[in-house]
Amino acid sequence: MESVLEDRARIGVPDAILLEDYLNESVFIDNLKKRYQQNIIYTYIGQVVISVNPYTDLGLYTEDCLEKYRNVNFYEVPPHVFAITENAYRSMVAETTDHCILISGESGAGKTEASKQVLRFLAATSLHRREMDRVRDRLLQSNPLLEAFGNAKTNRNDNSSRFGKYMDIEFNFKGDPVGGHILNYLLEKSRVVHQEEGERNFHIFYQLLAGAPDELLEKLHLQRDANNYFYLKQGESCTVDSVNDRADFEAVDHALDILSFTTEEQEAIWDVVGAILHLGNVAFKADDDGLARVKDETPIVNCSKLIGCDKDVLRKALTHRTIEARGDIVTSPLNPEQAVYARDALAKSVYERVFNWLVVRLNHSLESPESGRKTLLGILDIYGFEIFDKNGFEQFCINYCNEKLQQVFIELTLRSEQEEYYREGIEWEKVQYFDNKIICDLVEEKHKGIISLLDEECLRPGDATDLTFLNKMNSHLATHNHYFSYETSDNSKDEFSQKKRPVTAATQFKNSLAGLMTILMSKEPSYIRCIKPNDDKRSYYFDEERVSHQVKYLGLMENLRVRRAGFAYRRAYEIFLGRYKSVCPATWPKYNGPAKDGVMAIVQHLGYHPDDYRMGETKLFIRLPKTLFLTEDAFQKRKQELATMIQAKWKAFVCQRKYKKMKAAATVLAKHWRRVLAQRLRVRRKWAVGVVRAFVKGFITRNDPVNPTNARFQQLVKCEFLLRLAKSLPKSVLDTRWPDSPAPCANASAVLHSMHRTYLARKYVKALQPEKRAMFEEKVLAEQLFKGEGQLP
Ligand SMILES: Nc1ncnc2c1ncn2[C@@H]1O[C@H](COP(=O)(O)OP(=O)(O)OP(=O)(O)O)[C@@H](O)[C@H]1O
Repeated sequence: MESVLEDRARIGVPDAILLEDYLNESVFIDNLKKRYQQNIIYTYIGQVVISVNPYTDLGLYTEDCLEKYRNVNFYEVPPHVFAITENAYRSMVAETTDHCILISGESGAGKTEASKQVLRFLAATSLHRREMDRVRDRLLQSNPLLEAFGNAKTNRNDNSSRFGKYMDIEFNFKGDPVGGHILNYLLEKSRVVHQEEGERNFHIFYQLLAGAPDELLEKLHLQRDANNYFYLKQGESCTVDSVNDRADFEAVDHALDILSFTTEEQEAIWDVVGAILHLGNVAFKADDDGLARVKDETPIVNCSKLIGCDKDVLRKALTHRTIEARGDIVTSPLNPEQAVYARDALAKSVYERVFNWLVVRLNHSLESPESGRKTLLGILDIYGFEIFDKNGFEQFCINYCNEKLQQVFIELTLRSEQEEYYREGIEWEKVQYFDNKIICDLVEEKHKGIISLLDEECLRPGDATDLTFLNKMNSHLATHNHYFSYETSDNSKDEFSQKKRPVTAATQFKNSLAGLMTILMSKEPSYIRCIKPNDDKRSYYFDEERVSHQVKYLGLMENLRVRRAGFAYRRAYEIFLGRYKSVCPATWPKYNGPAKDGVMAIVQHLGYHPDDYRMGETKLFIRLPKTLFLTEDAFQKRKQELATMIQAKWKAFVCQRKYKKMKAAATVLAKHWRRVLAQRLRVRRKWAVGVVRAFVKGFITRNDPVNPTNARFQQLVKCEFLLRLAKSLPKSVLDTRWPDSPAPCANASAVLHSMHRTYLARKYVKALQPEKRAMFEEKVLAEQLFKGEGQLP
């Protein structure tokens, strides 16, 4: 962060806590805008990342960029989702605590893109070993698969997630990703049967029709044109420029293989997707009694073939209602409207089950084979908040979910920040903020909240409609400050009453959210707050009014005020001491005193200014990132020194070990060689004595003394080797024969040794293996000797 401070006049401040006028919302937004216009989409508030959707590829996620953010301090690099991910990852590994990254923002703000980059960054932390590559590929391939089945084009976003996703990535003690687990929340299944104007069904339907090979389509009795299918053409938007269904089908196909879906499983998936399309084409007409009759048998036949059920059973299931009452099964015929409802309910339910099964199956693929303690890093990409204009049940749930997330944000950052200062006995200026608990209570409070009222309404005898439900809410909630009534028509087929068992749907969702909140609360959170700069999906266009609205409901100004009034960093004394004890001689290498005193010693050793920190009951509080940054730098420097020391010790140890081994080997070799030499010498001497005797005998016999001044003789005598050999001969060989004549004796000795030299050379060259020659360095000697052959007398 410090590295980019000098540019602040041009590109604003990288962390909003550095803004002079930090209470002013327009200054805050202006900072975001300034940066956005310079293609800088990320800005911090402390450790919360604000991301403004650029709607264009700015080259922010290249491999180089990914490397740039690896193993670096959060404050050393410009703001980025990679930086916050690296920070969470490093804390997770260093402190072996579970973390989570919460990504929020309205639909189209860039949550899914951010979550993909977070996952990519984490998956790439592994070493490139085969097993790790397998895990990484599976983690990454889960995305295209879930997106195909769970995302759709909406008017706000061409690739909108229509389900909530929480993914835990599991790491082993070395920090390698070893597996993962996905939790999915409330799929917007109503989209299967109905889409708003300009919107599409889930991507997978279009992908199958556009990308499947002809044989597969034929097997599924499908035609390529999506306009042939009732469920795909209601939004009148079968093709979207920014979506390539054909290529995406291939990606899904590839993902299924990587995730080891069997051929049977893959076929079953396509059968069900095809069956839903056929089911949508089942139309009804009224017979004379006003009861439902199927207009055309073909879709029924095709659908029943694909789902493996008898066509008559399917037809009956769509046109009749079966009720079990006190052990009796009663079947009653439906009118065409009711049959359409039954058809749609079946399609939605089948699709939802396929989706849930996919997640279960994915989890099976992502299961870690490693046992032992794993640390978790969760990524939450929940559906984006949408302005409440559709009045749909799912829309209500999505917004309720976002309110709950805001609760977690308030709980974990704002309130806990204030409570922590209080608990730790730290003086600070209390900041007021809007607590949305009142909104959450309005929705979820037992017996009084909207969900309880909905459950009651659906359970009571008689027909429940939107209007009856609205009346109920009006009578119970009219005085609530945050309740606004709305208008509805008395329509018995409306959204709420369509939930045949709404008590389960709404309460189930409430319960699953409560479970999610528990998971999130048990982890160290990091935040990515996504902002949508405009409603037109336009790049380089920053609509200040739209941004201001989001800044407000995301509570960013409150977040900034709390952050600015407080401390940027806090850590339990034990953790801080554990990390930084090496920087201070008083705490290194051994320290047995209380952690707080140890931290105090470190702080004093590093020369913190008294205003820059506070010592709480159990934690150290550091006001500005700069101070922490300096501490981290000192630690990194010290780490280098320690690493050098360890390296030197290790190198010395390795060298010593090597030296000892060599010495032992040399001793063995020397012993061996001495024995070989001694043996050879014995043989040589024996041979030489024999030859000398024979030669001297012949020499004496011929009485042909060699002239000692002869040049060749001189040359031979000069040969050091011969001299040495001559010296090694037993004098007695010659002395006994020639006691008074040293010259002929020397001459005889020289001639004798020349002969011996030739013999030896030949013998060596023949006998010695090249490597042996090299080993004992005899090769050179032997070659020299061999070359000298022509000089023999
Ligand atoms: N960082 C980014 N860089 C480039 N384009 C982006 C980025 N973030 C988002 N976009 C563009 O904006 C579109 C919408 O983003 P995304 O799907 O992530 O929104 P979302 O918040 O997940 O929406 P929803 O809640 O509807 O799922 C993407 O399809 C992409 O085109």
